[in-house]
Amino acid sequence: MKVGIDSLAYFIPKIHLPIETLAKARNIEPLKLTKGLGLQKMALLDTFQDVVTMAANAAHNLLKDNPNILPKEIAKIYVGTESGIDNSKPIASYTLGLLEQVYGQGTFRNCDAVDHTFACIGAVDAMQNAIDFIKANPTKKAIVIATDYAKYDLASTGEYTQGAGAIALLISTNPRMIAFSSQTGVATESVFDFFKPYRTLEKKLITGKDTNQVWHGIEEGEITLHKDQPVFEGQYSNQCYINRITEAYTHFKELNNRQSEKVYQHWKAILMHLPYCYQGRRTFHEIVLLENPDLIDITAEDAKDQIKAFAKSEKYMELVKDKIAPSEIASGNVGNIYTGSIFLGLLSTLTHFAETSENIENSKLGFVAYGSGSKSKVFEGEVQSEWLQGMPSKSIFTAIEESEAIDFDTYIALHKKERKSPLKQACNEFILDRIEQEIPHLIGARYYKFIQ
Ligand SMILES: CC(=O)CC(=O)SCCNC(=O)CCNC(=O)[C@H](O)C(C)(C)COP(=O)(O)OP(=O)(O)OC[C@H]1O[C@@H](n2cnc3c(N)ncnc32)[C@H](O)[C@@H]1OP(=O)(O)O
Repeated sequence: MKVGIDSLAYFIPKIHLPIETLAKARNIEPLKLTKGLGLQKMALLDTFQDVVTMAANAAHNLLKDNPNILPKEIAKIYVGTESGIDNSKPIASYTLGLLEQVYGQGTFRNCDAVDHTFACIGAVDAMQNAIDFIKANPTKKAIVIATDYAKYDLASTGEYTQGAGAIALLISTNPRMIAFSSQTGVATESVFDFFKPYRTLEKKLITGKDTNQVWHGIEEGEITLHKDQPVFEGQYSNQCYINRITEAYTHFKELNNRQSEKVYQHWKAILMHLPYCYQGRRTFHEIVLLENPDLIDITAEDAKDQIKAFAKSEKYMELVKDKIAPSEIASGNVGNIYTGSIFLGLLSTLTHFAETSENIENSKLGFVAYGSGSKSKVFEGEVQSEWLQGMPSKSIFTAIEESEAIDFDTYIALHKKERKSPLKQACNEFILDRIEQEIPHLIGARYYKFIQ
């Protein structure tokens, strides 16, 4: 039985900071960001948007593109995120409530809703759990949503890799787009490469405020109580990424009895977690070298230089152009969307092949997922004959073109949550209306509405 992605939709904010504006303000050589890391724009949330509005808008777009699907057919709404806004009420529950504002109260009453969190790989976990469920219940359908706001400290090395967006997938049997069949290679190690610890402080340190009344973005003097931004070590996180993806790739080959094959050569396109545009191309050469040990003498004193030279070689660049570059187009213009990045890469790749009218039916796609903390999963999907019919009605490339640039001061005001008035008018989308601050038993409750 074939199970996988039947349809795919997305939501990205309508504003961005051009990367050259950031480079200038931070005194960074612009070419490092554009040519070295592949960055062009960072998508940013407007004042009325958050991870819930993005999730609900992506799911709503998915349902609008598939008017034949009724809410009662959706058995699961599984969300992957690492930007949770509540330690108890999941984004999936908020999203379900928002969809009911449009489809009617109680229309999703028998739908199971839950969040999955494991840094950037949470949406892959959510998708695989949904696939397992559909295999056991072939007449049902599930919606999987990846929603994240990648926000880093100002002037940190992560600042230029920020971004925001959500991807929604319809999972079913006989999918029109991608069928997943092979076993998944996995590699996990508990490390601290990138994480978001709770930083609730001792009550006695916080004058005049009850720590129970702490929610995102609220600061007391110099003490930040709960930050959206991670604690991370950039170069170490890269090393963890490389270690995990090579281990998971090896495991994938073992599980599928494909040790004698250079598996990646069978992949038409490679979809990797892209925490910034060029992370895939700057790491996948390690897998190529794993498959081609004769290319480098790893016992040589200059082994590191040989690896670096291979990563810049014409031969490797051909592979990048052919198999990885299509996934980078959207990433460079949206930025990191954590759990959604690998699926944004998939959408970018499919949009590219749709625009170039390339026949990719029956092609194999290689998925190389990563989540800090840390886990990688490697698996394969096959493009189905009706894949074009599952694509979003509006091209992601058009949405990127339409996004408006903002200036540096506006970016800073948004980052510090000092800006109160919206930059763009909401239209046909869910917005955050208000966060309750007065009624004691509802403090922190977030209220949303749909704007026509
Ligand atoms: C966070 C997640 O989502 C989970 C993960 O995947 S963890 C793995 C990734 N980690 C992160 O994204 C953490 C946040 N990001 C960071 O800390 C940093 O942005 C980073 C570690 C990703 C990059 O660090 P950095 O110090 O800014 O850049 P650096 O690694 O030196 O690379 C700069 C590149 O630009 C190139 N470059 C520099 N100046 C250049 C110029 N003038 N022209 C062209 N290229 C230039 C450099 O040569 C280098 O490329 P190569 O290594 O391929 O040659």
